[in-house]
Amino acid sequence: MTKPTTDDHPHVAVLAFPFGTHAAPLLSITHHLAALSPSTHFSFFGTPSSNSFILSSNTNLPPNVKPYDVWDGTPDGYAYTGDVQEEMGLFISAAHESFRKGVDRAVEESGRRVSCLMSDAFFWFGKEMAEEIGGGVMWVPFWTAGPHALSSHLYTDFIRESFAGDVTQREDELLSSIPGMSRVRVCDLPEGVVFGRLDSLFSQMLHKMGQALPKADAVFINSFEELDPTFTNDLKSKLKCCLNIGPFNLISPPAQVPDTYGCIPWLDKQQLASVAYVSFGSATIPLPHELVALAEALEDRKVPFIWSLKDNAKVHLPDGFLETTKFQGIVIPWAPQAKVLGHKAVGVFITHCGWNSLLETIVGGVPVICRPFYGDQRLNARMIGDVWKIGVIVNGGVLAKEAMIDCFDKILLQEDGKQMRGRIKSLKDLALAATAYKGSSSDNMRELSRLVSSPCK
Ligand SMILES: O=c1ccn([C@@H]2O[C@H](COP(=O)(O)OP(=O)(O)O[C@H]3O[C@H](CO)[C@@H](O)[C@H](O)[C@H]3O)[C@@H](O)[C@H]2O)c(=O)[nH]1
Repeated sequence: MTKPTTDDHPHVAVLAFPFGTHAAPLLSITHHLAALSPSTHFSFFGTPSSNSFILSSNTNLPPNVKPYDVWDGTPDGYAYTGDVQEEMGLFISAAHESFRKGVDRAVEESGRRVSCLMSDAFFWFGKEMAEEIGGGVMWVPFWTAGPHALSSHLYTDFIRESFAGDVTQREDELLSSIPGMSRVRVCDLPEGVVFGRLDSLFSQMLHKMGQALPKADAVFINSFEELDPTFTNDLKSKLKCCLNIGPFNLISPPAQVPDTYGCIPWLDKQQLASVAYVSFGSATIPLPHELVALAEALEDRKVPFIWSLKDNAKVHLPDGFLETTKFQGIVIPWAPQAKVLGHKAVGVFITHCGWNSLLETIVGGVPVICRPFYGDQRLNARMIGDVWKIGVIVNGGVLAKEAMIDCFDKILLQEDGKQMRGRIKSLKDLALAATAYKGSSSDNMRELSRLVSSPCK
């Protein structure tokens, strides 16, 4: 049981999802909100491994943010094998209990009862947990991906009813009846909405999340209203309060990733908009034959490149590739991505279309080649290729040499690339306006700060 206290100063319990790029943006937002409201106390809960990763580059947290490790759901003596699906399953099953214990500890230590639960939107039990704690605690979830992906989860029951039966026969049908989705096909949806294993723990979590979010006091998103007003208006009609506060990397840049491998000085020596930057996010490595196809296409077209690739995947590159291209490009395990994409020498980004990468490329003004893998990534790719028209989706869904060469030519050499750069510049201008002092995202951030820092009722 949470001990009631007499101290009515606000205390925000922040619950992070410890996989993929979820916890890092939530910590950045916590940091920003804590600086805006020094009298509010923030307890940040994550698993030991996630916390140690994100805290290593966030060493200057304000004094009103205190991190706490919570149980990751693994049984005693569990042998970690790197099977993320299994670890995620164990974590999800234990999450409610783990966080509840963590919150009780933070209340005990700080002497402040919790006034607000600010959680990753994945935690469908947020409202229930707020009610368990009692005293009018607010639940304010954070959706880390884009508004269209959120929409697909809010409309899951409707989509399931509309596409009941053998969905494989209908995967090219458009989702025209959902606001903003007229260019989106059934096959672009995240797994677990209408295809894939609907009974998996992860799919069930997302389904319950879609049903729970309309009950949240407010939902905030790392996006900006002007990116797609149709989604903005529709989400506002479905949620009690929907606050777009991004692109967050413009409002409060995340902790700087050090330029350990000298990417920026290397880029300084390259020609304007000539370099390909390759990264598939924090967790995905394409299949070996795709890595080979991409390497051969880069070499064939002599495109200068920076490739963020984990050391253990380098063995899949073609024999001699690293040696023959040592003056053409660099292959490194981790890049200061946002900075790289902001450099004028970068002309194209080959990406899995994770939401953070997408926002960073808009801010950098760099057109993309999309090779989506799972979750929201196909949806993001569809928006990029067919709606915003700021990039191309790889033909057939996998990296192939000739198709990659065509994409490089189109973006780096032809008129198409110029037009994409023009369109991405317009989006960047909208993002800059949204995050300017009087812009929509700045207003929403002030509203979020006011909300989470409200005293206990
Ligand atoms: O060498 C690198 C590679 C990546 N990054 C950073 O890592 C983040 C990657 O984030 P994202 O593009 O969102 O990809 P994932 O890590 O794969 O993110 C997960 O979480 C996202 C937000 O919910 C979803 O959109 C994705 O589909 C999901 O895979 C970005 O901020 C990058 O700047 C670096 O700094 N250096």
